[in-house]
Amino acid sequence: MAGNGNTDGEFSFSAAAARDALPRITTEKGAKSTTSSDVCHDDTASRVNFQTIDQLHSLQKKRSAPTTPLKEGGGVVMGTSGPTTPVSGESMLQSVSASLASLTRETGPKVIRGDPTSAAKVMAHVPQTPTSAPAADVSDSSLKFTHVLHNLSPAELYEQAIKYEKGSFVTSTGALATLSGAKTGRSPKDKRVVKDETTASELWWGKGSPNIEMDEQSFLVNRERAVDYLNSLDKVFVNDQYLNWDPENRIKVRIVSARAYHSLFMHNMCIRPTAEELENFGTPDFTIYNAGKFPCNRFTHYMTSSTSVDINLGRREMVILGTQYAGEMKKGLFGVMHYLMPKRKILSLHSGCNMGKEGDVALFFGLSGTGKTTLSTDHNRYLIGDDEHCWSETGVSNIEGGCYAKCIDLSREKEPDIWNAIKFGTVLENVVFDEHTREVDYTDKSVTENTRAAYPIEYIPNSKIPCVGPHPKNVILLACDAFGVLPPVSKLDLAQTMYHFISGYTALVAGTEEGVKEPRATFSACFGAAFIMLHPTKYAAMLAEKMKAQGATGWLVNTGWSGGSYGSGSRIKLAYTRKIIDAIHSGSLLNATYQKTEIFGLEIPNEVEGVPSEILEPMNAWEDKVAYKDTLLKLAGLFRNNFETFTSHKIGEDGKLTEEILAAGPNF
Ligand SMILES: Nc1ncnc2c1ncn2[C@@H]1O[C@H](COP(=O)(O)OP(=O)(O)OP(=O)(O)O)[C@@H](O)[C@H]1O
Ligand SMILES: O=C([O-])CC(=O)C(=O)O
Ligand SMILES: [Ca+2]
Ligand SMILES: [Mn+2]
Repeated sequence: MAGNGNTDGEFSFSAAAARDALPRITTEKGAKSTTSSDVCHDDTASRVNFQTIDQLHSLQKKRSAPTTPLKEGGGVVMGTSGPTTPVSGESMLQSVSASLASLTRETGPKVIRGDPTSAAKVMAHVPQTPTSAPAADVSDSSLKFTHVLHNLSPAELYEQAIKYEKGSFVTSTGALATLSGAKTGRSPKDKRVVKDETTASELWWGKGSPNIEMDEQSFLVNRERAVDYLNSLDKVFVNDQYLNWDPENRIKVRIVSARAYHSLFMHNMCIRPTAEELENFGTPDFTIYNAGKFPCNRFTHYMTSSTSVDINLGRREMVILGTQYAGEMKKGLFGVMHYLMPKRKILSLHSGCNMGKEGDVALFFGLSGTGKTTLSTDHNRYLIGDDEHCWSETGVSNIEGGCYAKCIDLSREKEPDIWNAIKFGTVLENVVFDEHTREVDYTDKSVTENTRAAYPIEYIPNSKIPCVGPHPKNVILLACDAFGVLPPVSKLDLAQTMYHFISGYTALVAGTEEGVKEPRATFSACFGAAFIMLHPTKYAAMLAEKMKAQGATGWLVNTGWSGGSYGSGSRIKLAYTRKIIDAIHSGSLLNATYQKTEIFGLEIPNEVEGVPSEILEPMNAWEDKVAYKDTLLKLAGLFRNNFETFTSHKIGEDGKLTEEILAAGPNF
């Protein structure tokens, strides 16, 4: 119930009553007055545009063109309702209503913008009971009213978050600091994918696959649980947005969530529709029900904890229960793209992407924390995207509309563009700040190591909008090698590129996945096994074909340790890695002289401008050469073990390439 007078509800004073109660002292127009003209000029009376405090407040918020369609009859339902404009675009209402349907509830929630507490009057205008005879299965739940806050603006979402979500604060630079709750990283062990007749044969299942099966019935149980939870709330947030900047392969997504934090996160991370596009949005291609903190029922079949992230490709739906970590939504949709795009002969990539002034495009593959966001955000190049891309017949396109940067130890000097992007509109997850100044301490890991900023891509000054580009010239594989034995940079032939792409090696940096506290060696096929849906060799074959057709060069860049393993050596300076990347972009590295390393057979340059030559051959940087050799052999063994599962697979049509890839691994 609104306690606000500007909806002219029962408790508001009419303007006339207020005037009558306290008669105004008026000066008649044109009256002779000694004080009115020259000496004491009082101009307040003629400028006043309001007669009550409420009206004054209503002036503060200027009415804007709606981002939500205003259709049906006279358009605005409540012309006098002030700044929160209720809307009733019939088709959208029906579509949202269908999204929120459950066994216990089938009413269409009212779509409004802004804060529901100031729109109480609207409710009275909406018939809430069925016009025909009551259905037999009517329940209290079905009679309950839920406000749908549809595509709110960042400012409105800030207000919602600060008012209703504990742990929401505005930082000194204007970002919205939020807490994601108990989960501060993704929960891959709780991810389930519905195995039905189609997906049983199409998807990658079994050892090494991220797709843990569940059946349709269990999915529906979780779906109903999430939808009932969302309907039990006073309000839910609905985002209608797009994925993929390639207009021919754009996917419409709807995200239903309980928190303004989630809505703002997705506002930033997905592509934002224009008002016109939103008006004609229609039915989404894919819908997420994010019940966040509400757990799954552990007695539901297939559940192993109170968290469950479920994808149903047949129904084009995803359900999230028991985790509020927003990255689940982003990466869940990425998984969906890894299914939908290859069907269209488009390769989906866990990579960053940028473009030089000459139009040369580079892809940056790598697992979490290896430097995709950091290195694709480059002051001298156009940013196409930092994490998820498609490579089609015509070139590359970003899947997302925003970036999701790690913030731990973020510094203005080393990463100025990311630093400056943390401003109004940006969601800052799990950071610690001064309680008074609200200045963020990026070195503080009290909440988690995996602190993150989600901002719209246009917050990076040299972002390329629309986020598309021509075919890549360089394909850079990033590995954060905690063993410290991989060279800072090596040039790969096609077979080596494929070998390392399928291996997907890194030392997982703490925090992005639940339960990982220390870096450790890990292999993740296609540098993103957690997100792929098909067998890794399917993506590898497409990459090989595209790289070959475009004559792209592969590179392996170690953004991890040098001079010793984690603990004894140190992480390669970001400034050096940037110099290496510069040399790749400029083409100068292609013309360097190379030598081949033992065991891995990697081509390493003798010189890179701006990088001390002694670190280019990793052995030189180690004091203990025996320890180096032992560690190198140990890592080679891990590579070999990991690749065993792929040795029986053919990659693409070319039997010769498969042979070459198998031979491109470590030799010892
Ligand atoms: N030599 C280096 N090269 C790249 N990054 C480095 C280097 N040294 C330290 N870093 C730090 O490593 C982190 C790399 O994280 P980044 O956000 O770029 O990862 P990412 O690959 O985008 O991961 P995700 O897929 O999880 O978003 C940053 O915090 C960066 O400052
Ligand atoms: O998904 C996340 O939470 C962060 C991310 O980009 C990744 O892990 O690759
Ligand atoms: Ca990133
Ligand atoms: Mn990522």
